[in-house]
Amino acid sequence: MISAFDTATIRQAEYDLVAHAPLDHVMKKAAGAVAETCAQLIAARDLARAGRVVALVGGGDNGGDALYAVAMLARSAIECDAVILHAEPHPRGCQAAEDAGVHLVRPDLSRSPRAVAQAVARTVIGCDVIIDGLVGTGGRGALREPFATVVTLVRAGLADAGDRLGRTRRQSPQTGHRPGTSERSRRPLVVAVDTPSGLGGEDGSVAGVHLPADVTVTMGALKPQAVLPPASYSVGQVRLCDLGVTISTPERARSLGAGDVGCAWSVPGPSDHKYTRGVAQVVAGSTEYPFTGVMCVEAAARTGAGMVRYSGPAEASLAVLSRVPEAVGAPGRFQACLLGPGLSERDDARIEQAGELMRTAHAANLPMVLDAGALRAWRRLVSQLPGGEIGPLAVLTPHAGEAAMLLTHLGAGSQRGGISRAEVEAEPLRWATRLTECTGAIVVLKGAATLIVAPGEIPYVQHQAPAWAGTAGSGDVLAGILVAVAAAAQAQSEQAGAELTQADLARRIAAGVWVHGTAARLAAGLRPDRPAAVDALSVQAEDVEPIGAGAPIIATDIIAAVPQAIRHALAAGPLRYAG
Ligand SMILES: NC(=O)C1=CN([C@@H]2O[C@H](COP(=O)(O)OP(=O)(O)OC[C@H]3O[C@@H](n4cnc5c(N)ncnc54)[C@H](OP(=O)(O)O)[C@@H]3O)[C@@H](O)[C@H]2O)[C@@H](O)CC1
Ligand SMILES: Nc1ncnc2c1ncn2[C@@H]1O[C@H](COP(=O)(O)OP(=O)(O)O)[C@@H](O)[C@H]1O
Ligand SMILES: [K+]
Repeated sequence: MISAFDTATIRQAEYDLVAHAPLDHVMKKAAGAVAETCAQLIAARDLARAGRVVALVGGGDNGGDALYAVAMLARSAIECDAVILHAEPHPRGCQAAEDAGVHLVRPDLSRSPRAVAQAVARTVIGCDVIIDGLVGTGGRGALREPFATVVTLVRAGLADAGDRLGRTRRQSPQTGHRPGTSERSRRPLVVAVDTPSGLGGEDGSVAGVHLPADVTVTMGALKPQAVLPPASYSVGQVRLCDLGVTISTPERARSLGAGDVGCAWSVPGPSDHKYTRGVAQVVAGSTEYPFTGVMCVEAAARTGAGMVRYSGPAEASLAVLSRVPEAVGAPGRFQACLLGPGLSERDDARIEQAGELMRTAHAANLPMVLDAGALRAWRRLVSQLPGGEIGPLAVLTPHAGEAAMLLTHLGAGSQRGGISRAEVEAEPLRWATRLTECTGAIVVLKGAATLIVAPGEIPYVQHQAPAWAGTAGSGDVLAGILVAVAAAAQAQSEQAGAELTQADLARRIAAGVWVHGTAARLAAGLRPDRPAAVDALSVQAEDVEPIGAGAPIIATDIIAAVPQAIRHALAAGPLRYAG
């Protein structure tokens, strides 16, 4: 499990640590992790020369970390510059850097932000690694000048370098030259100290310009921006430098890893049979989208449901049964239902069928997954329930556009005209939380990072899916996985004679989201574990996964890889024995 905590909590824990340690002892440890990371990245470039690092240094301890880091690197024969962008940089860090032979560049800070930024850009040209030590946890609000212009210019320079690299690659067929690993990674890499400068929002929101990192070396514990979108899209690979701080307050957000999923997953034992493994009922597909049901049903079956029942129009049923003959068309008992993928609001018969199943599930306190068409038909469906309440075991799976539509419909925003998709994308945690408060349901807000939020619970955020997973039908596959997970959870609770709680269901749903993302990774040819936050000193440079790694996939590829993803989770989970 990866846990992120509020920045103020982490800062307090660090202060307590620093207060009982020798002067700059903790800072040198943090700097050591940054230096180690830079050295690894340079080593991976396979250069004939020693490599060059440029530190961008602000006025606080974040700049102090960067200064000590370049001092360490310079002592191991790496060429280092430190650009001092504050009138009062960390004095002992500066001294250490100077003593180690770091070249201190001091732009005239009385000049215009552009002039200062140009001085920075000149220093950065041709370097291998940029250390971002402008602002860390002491940052307040959007970046001020000259940092904002410096960051803008450095970003533009990095983009240019990327373009030049692209041109070199395109030329290679004529020259017969194939760029090697070192050449492909010629663009300077950005290593953020603690957090990319400019990313301060505790809820993952991003205000103003920031410097995206390839690697973020974070101190003590993960800050919210390391895991919460959209900030988390700019942190690159996160490496945790364990300073030995202890934090006893609840996390801000959590991410399940393979081992957690293995623990949360229901596995059949000798006394199990199809009914105890969970029966999933799927209402999906319409004459407009006859094949949607195929995705949901096959995904649910491959996820391990004991049985999948399917209801849909005749042509859709035929499509489902010819692809998944194991599916059962007859109605009957179920432990969880999925309503909505490919459901047309104009299909009154199907909406009526969904409403009937919803009433059955609601009366029996069974989990139900509401996706796509069921979210669009919210008013018609939910108004039929006693008190108009969907209940705690409902799981809503909107993407940002559907969440905006639902929030607007529920009157959740303060502005006239409702909530837009862009607003949800800018502050997904805020709006997922709002949606969960308005409905009392578990909300799965889908995106590159998918949030799983339940009222009063610590949110889960799962980052496994590669961008290749954003393909038509991928959400239908997810819905199928989730209904199987929910059915298994309910069946297990029934066996144990206990009520399935919302918190337990939310955790299992997060596990289902992990399986979907991991199956997409496997289908795209990526290794199952996305390089994630780990011990700063044990990670290899090649673990940095570039954007666009892997290959295109289609939704059915994800379904095919589901068993392999589950196998991976179970192998990382506990060994289970009978008795
Ligand atoms: N504490 C510890 O025990 C440990 C801390 N450690 C490290 O220290 C970091 C925290 O250091 P910190 O508290 O000095 O704050 P920091 O992030 O350097 O920022 C302050 C500077 O930024 C400036 N500034 C602020 N907002 C700004 C803006 N919007 N735009 C522009 N500038 C802005 C602000 O300027 P001022 O407002 O004062 O003029 C001031 O100069 C932490 O992230 C970690 O790296 C580790 O070594 C482990 C032990
Ligand atoms: N950029 C991305 N990176 C990773 N996963 C993505 C990305 N974009 C979309 N996804 C995932 O793809 C799925 C798309 O679901 P949805 O929008 O409902 O598509 P559909 O309705 O076509 O099935 C979701 O699980 C979402 O999390
Ligand atoms: K920083």
